[in-house]
Amino acid sequence: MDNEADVFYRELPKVELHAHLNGSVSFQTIEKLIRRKPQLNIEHSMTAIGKGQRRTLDECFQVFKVIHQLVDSEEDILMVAKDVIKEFAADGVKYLELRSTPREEIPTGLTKRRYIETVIQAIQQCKEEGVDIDVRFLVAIDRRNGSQVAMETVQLAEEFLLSSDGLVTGIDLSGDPTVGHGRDLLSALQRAKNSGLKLSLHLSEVPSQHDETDLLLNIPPDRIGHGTFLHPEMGGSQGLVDKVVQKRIPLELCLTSNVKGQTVQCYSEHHFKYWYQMGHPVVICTDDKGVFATDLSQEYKMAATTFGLGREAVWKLSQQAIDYIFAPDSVKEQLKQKWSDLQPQEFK
Ligand SMILES: CC(C)=CCNc1ncnc2c1ncn2[C@@H]1O[C@H](COP(=O)(O)O)[C@@H](O)[C@H]1O
Ligand SMILES: [Zn+2]
Repeated sequence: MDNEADVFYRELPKVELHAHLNGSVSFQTIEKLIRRKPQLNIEHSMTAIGKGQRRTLDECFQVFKVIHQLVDSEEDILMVAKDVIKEFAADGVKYLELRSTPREEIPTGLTKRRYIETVIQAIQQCKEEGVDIDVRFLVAIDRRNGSQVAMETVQLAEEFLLSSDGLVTGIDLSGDPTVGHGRDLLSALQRAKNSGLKLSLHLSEVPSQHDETDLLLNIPPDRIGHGTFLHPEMGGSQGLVDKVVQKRIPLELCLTSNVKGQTVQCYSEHHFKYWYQMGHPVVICTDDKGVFATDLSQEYKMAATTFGLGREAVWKLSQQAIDYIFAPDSVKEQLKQKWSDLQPQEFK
């Protein structure tokens, strides 16, 4: 049975800005995929990390490989994207930016272009079905694939920026942070920025990325994913923090992901506290709600209980996220109106 607190967090209108499509696949959808592909012998325990469990970063990235085997055709992507969008909507998310790495799968005839088109189709179908959520798409660059693929991905994203009726808004840089170096991706990212694509970059997700982060902050990105090791106490530096603060670059923070992936010791030591206390823009996000067995309501509740935020502060946190979305100002205005209509009298 849901208690009153859970209802508050679910009904709280929310903005989700950091969600990887294939990391967001729910238990129910994984079951459907396993039934479609019994020959793969994949069990559910291979695709999600349950309560209290932790994995090394490397083990977490193995999980994505398993999910990619299950999601390898247009049909799969359409189903997965529609299910994920509807699940976010059911969790009270009113605006969602989904990100995903376009993949070619020769056995099923999937191309990178069709991959993007299929995600767009899923967004459009949800809209036609009246699902109460505004969804946009960020095309992801997997850092492991190097400079040429990064450049091709940006070119593809540029085409869709012009042809997708505002649905493709930007680029995400993600993938195993221990592989590759941002200097090889700099020109692709700079080109994306110059073409009007917004940039959300995973930065300082692990220690030892100081110089890469310093370099990529010069672009500058429009938002930062994680930023776990930016500040000096975490092996970053005051110089990095100053750059982020001066440019006022919002941070997308994913508490459960960081704890289960073991880049953060425990919830109370999460860097949410550092940036929130500074008054720097932060947005609570899920990262991979399927893999980490969470949802955005739980993430808000966890942040609130761990750091002692009252309901008014939680409301403000979800409302402020509207300012950091990649969609145009007209969409921000619509969302602000929606929040204002839903706002409890006592917070007005
Ligand atoms: C391992 C761990 C703690 C994960 C959370 N942190 C992450 N850091 C970097 N890239 C990620 C993370 N989670 C998901 N991704 C990216 O998203 C992909 C899965 O979604 P998609 O296929 O792009 O639709 C992964 O293959 C990876 O490239
Ligand atoms: Zn991420």
